[in-house]
Amino acid sequence: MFKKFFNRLIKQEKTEDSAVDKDVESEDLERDQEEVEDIIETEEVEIEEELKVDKESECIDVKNEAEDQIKKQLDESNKQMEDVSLTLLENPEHLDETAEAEMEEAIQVQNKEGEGPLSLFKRLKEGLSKTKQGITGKVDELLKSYKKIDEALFEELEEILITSDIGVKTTMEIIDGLRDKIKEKKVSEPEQVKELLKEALIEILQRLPDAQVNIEPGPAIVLVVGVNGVGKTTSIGKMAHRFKQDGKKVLLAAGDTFRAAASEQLEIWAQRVGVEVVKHQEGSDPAAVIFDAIQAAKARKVDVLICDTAGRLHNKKNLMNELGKVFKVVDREYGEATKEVLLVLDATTGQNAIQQAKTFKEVANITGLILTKLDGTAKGGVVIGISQELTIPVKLIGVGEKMEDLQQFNATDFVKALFGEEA
Ligand SMILES: Nc1nc2c(ncn2[C@@H]2O[C@H](COP(=O)(O)OP(=O)(O)OP(=O)(O)O)[C@@H](O)[C@H]2O)c(=O)[nH]1
Repeated sequence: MFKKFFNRLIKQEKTEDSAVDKDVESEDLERDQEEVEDIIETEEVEIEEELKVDKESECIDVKNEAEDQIKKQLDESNKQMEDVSLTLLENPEHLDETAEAEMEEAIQVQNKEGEGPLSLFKRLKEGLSKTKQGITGKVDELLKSYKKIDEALFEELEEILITSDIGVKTTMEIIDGLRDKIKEKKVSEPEQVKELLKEALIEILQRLPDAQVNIEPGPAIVLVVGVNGVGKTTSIGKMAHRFKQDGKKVLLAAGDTFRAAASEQLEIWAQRVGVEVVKHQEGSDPAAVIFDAIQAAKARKVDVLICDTAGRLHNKKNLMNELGKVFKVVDREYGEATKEVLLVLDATTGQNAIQQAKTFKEVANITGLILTKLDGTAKGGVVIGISQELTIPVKLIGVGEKMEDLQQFNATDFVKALFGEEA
């Protein structure tokens, strides 16, 4: 009995010992677990840190890449701008050296016998239709090569009009109108399309308001803007001649004070035409020249004051600054005058001329266009493209270097000349 009790006691002791052991064991385990957890936590923090650093550097990489791309695009567009500006601008130094020679040459041409309006039209016609690259040559060839009017013909015609600088939007409008007319009039011969095309062009050009240079009621001020070399000075001279012929008292203002010889060139024109010119030193403030010219125009009771302006188009801001100041002076000092702002564009420069017109339209309220050198280009479509895309009427066209070579724009005559027909 005692032995049984003793045995039970020993067993109980053993059980208690093992319980104590177990407690110790579990404490150890807990400690181990805590340690592991600590390690895991530290590693997690480290991994997170690493990930953060990775992400940051990834972000920096992406940012750098994006910045590089933007910079590249900016560089490209700046280069394009520069290219456009370079093609737009005549080299002033070269001009300075050759201006006198050019002027001499121009005067010699002018000294030849004057020509009447019909020969002016002839010159325009010759210019516009002189090569097979002109609209008329291409349209003729196209229509001859088709036996019937189909979709392929329309597509080729569309291409001719677009490549003749008529502009995509206007071309689409012309083609759609042609399709309707062909259906309506039941036209089946490709050759008849030419007549309908002419009608469509005239109709489009006639949509813009009256193309007269607005100088009534007097006094009037005509501000002439445009980049160097497009024919600004020549057009001012020709315009002065025109107005003088109409019995107007004309005064010129040499507002292009930046280009050396620009004032001299204008002065030569003034002498030829027999009008006076207000000029300052080279490099002086153009707005000051215009101010003085306005005072002179008032004092001398001038009917039309024609102002030359600087044609620098380095960037839009410069242009805005230069022209803005001149416009402010005009508005403040000559608010009572009828105002015209004419943009001169060289028709031979095609798409460049459209680009110039867009830039000038953004900085000035252009009221009309003078398209020069139409005697020397087969790309007359630019007249339609510019006037329609910018909704600015073409008021005058230059068809030569002589004093009389400035014509009032007339849509019907122009389209006839474009198609090589008689006026
Ligand atoms: N064939 C032809 N030549 C023209 C016409 N208009 C101007 N020119 C010539 O184009 C050249 C440039 O004309 P300018 O009047 O000097 O041009 P601009 O825009 O005043 O140039 P800057 O004085 O540099 O501002 C000259 O040789 C002119 O004779 C035109 O209608 N037809």
